[in-house]
Amino acid sequence: MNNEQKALFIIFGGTGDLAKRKLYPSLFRLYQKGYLQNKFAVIGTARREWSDEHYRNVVKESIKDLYLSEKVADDFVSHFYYQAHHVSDVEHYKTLQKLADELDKKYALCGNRLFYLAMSPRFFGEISRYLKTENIVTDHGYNRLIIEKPFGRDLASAQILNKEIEKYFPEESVFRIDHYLGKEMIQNISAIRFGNNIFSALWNNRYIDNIQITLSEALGVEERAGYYETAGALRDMVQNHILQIVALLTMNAPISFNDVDIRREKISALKALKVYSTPEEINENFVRGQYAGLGDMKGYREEKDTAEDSNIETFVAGKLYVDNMNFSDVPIYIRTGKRMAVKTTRIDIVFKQVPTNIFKDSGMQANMLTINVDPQEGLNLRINAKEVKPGFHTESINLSHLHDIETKENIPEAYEKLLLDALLGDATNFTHWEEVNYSWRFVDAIRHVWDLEPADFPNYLPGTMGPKCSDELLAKDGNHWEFNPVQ
Ligand SMILES: NC(=O)C1=CN([C@@H]2O[C@H](COP(=O)(O)OP(=O)(O)OC[C@H]3O[C@@H](n4cnc5c(N)ncnc54)[C@H](OP(=O)(O)O)[C@@H]3O)[C@@H](O)[C@H]2O)C=CC1
Ligand SMILES: O=C1O[C@H](COP(=O)(O)O)[C@@H](O)[C@H](O)[C@H]1O
Repeated sequence: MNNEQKALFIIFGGTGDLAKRKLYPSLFRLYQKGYLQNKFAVIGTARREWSDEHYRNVVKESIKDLYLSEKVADDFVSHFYYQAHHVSDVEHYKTLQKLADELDKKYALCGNRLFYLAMSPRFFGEISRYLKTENIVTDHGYNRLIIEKPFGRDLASAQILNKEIEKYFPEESVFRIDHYLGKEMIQNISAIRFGNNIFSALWNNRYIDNIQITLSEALGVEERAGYYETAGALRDMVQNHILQIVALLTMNAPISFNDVDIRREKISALKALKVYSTPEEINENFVRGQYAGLGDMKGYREEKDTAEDSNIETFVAGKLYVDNMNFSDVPIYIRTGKRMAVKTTRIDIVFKQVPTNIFKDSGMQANMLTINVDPQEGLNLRINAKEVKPGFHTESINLSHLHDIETKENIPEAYEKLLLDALLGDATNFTHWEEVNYSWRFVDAIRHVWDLEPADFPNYLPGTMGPKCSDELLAKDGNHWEFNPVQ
């Protein structure tokens, strides 16, 4: 079957970190798999005055671990063109338009264009406008705008940005990237929930006791402190990745598995998020942390480009509720942070205990379904069974499936999957504006209170699972974090 796609990619921020680390390698994998063959071209733009030759060398360097044949790599990079460009200079868009039209003819691209905005969100509105007014969007073929996070820094700024973009690109042409939606096991949530009667029957407040979502990172802020100082963990991870996972876990079954039906259900789930309104409610349900230094490891406040009295959180834990028919009263505990003990993304669904323990056995544990997203990918179901010993005692055993190394190696990287979806026009794994809207509404309430109340930072050491208040949050409810690698 010929899967070849025809398109021109214009990457704004073509010299940047994201382009080099994620976008070029992903485009190369699509080339190796035949989704991109002869009928594609890429224009990279940024302010730096690079030649095509230099740009092609940069792209080739970014894929050096992926190719075996120089010829294949050279053929691939021959499709890349560079255009020095300042986003506010209208003349540059005129040159860009000429180049885009030339390449369209040269490669027979049928007017299909993907505009990837891999740069600061403050430029998104302006770029969208010029793309339209300078006729870089075509009137034949498709025009899709791929936008990186963060989409605004609060609800008000996101609304302004959205209004600006929607003047030039209709919602169905806007592909808001959340790379967690490209992860294999995050996409697997729907298959697990809606493809198995044993789970779909139990996936509600009658059987689920609580849900725990952990996105922990071992690294600190690295080179991105400048951005992080304006964001913090709440905006950087909760507003997007975590709330997207919450939506996938708590939405009602879509009527069919397509982008419109799925996103409709996700929007409803996010709309049903209980928004905390008072400072008391927020302090009762959300806690924050900032990492201290230890040995050679700098504390957050000592990192380059951070303020020495920074009030920015590098850790968040919280309890939230989705007030719909199936999930009201199920606490959903979330946590994320930098410089924690391990890099792990996992979801634990903790089921209620059986109504009576007829075995009078104190060792019975609640059933738990764990969805391992990263670094392991797979599932684990904890059940109780008879212990293989004389007498009758129960023990917890694990039914486990982990993708083997070969399968794991063949799983496409998140950006590769999402770029292919964008090429195919499938918006299922991109965030709809209404999802962004409800996510900010929830996050803004917390941010507002935290911005008014300085925290007692730093309050956790590198290599831990965050500050003590995170454990206390669950202990108040008689619960504990099921995943605890530092016991
Ligand atoms: N890097 C990552 O891992 C992730 C990044 N993101 C998001 O992706 C976007 C890009 O991030 P990242 O690649 O890290 O950022 P970088 O700072 O590395 O890149 C920014 C790019 O924008 C260009 N640029 C800056 N100002 C202008 C201007 N006035 N006119 C034209 N070009 C300009 C820069 O090139 P030049 O200096 O040559 O002009 C550069 O190519 C951001 O929105 C970020 O939040 C999201 C998730 C992860
Ligand atoms: O979006 C972001 O995600 C990364 C973590 O992504 P992962 O795929 O490695 O889990 C995080 O480090 C970064 O701060 C944030 O902007």
